[in-house]
Amino acid sequence: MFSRALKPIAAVAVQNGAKNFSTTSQKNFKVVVAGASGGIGQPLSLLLKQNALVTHLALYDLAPVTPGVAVDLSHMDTPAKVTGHKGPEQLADAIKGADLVVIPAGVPRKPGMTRDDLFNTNASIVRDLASVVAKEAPKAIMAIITNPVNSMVPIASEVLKNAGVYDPNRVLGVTTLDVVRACSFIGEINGVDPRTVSIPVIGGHSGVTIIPLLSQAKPAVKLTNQADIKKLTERIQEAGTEVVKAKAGGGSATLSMAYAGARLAGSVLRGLAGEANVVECAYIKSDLTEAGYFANPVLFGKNGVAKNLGYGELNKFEQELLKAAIPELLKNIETGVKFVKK
Ligand SMILES: NC(=O)c1ccc[n+]([C@@H]2O[C@H](COP(=O)([O-])OP(=O)(O)OC[C@H]3O[C@@H](n4cnc5c(N)ncnc54)[C@H](O)[C@@H]3O)[C@@H](O)[C@H]2O)c1
Ligand SMILES: O=C(O)C[C@H](O)C(=O)O
Repeated sequence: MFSRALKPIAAVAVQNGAKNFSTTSQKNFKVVVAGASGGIGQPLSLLLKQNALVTHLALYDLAPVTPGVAVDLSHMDTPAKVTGHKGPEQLADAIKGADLVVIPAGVPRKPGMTRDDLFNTNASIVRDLASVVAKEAPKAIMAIITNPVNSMVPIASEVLKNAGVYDPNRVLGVTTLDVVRACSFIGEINGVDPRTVSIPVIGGHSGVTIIPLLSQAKPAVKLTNQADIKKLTERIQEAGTEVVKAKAGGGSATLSMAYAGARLAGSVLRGLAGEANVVECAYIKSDLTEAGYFANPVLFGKNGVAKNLGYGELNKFEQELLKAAIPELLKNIETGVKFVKK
């Protein structure tokens, strides 16, 4: 199970945004946010409106406020043109010609729920969005935030396969928030600026499938006691639930997710624009483990994922974490695939 993993090489070193820009061809991208009026969608759109590589930001949602959100953002003095699209009859227009479609559409958790409890509502939302992407922007990169991410990426992939336009390098599950959280918690422990911390978080995006590779953190985590390492690992795995509980029925992480989503989207665009060494963790089609989809550091390029960088050496504790994650990932993936096939 572990032998096919590649070393993450430069992955971790550039994970937090080190720049190494080369001459590029395209620097003007159309980005769609599907679910743009929600708790994640609005701040994510706010951040994307500030990205110089975005020349058209198309906001899509079912909510009546959506055209208003677009007008609001359009008054910001940054170059991106902003358009608002409300309801399924305006979806094709929103998606047409997109380079990147970021999807936070769907319901969030309430206390006591698992991410899997969202499947029944969110599966058809992602399926329907993917089928319009297949038709209107088959070359677009899809970055899926909607939970459960572990099942939503297989759903989108199956839809694109059925439409004959599937490219595994263009469908991503967004796991950036797990990395952001790990960096933030390690920054606290080490007493350093969290932006100077880098760490791969591999596997998937729910509970035991979230595997922070603390042994590969840079700088090294200042924890020597195995019990403390276990505690930190579990805090990262359950950080989403920490937010859900703290919001007490008001939803799940939105602002930190918007920050993480904007970072992932920015990295995808920098790759599309030809920048070298752009690396982030993402949940993608994978043959590194028995799970057909798996998150770890990937290199972004002009066509989406340019290279799967693998996850390097795992210590004994991390090997056990991986062992616990695989059955859960397999189950989540199968649920997604079956949903489209039924
Ligand atoms: N990947 C991650 O790390 C991560 C982090 C946080 C939240 N999430 C997930 O993101 C999703 C959204 O969370 P939120 O807090 O923004 O929820 P929210 O309820 O605040 O917003 C969701 C938005 O989606 C819209 N929507 C619903 N159906 C739609 C459809 N068919 N087409 C377009 N838009 C549609 C709603 O109108 C709403 O505006 C949830 O599933 C949540 O679990 C994922
Ligand atoms: O925890 C959730 O339900 C939302 C998200 O997946 C998160 O990790 O914050």
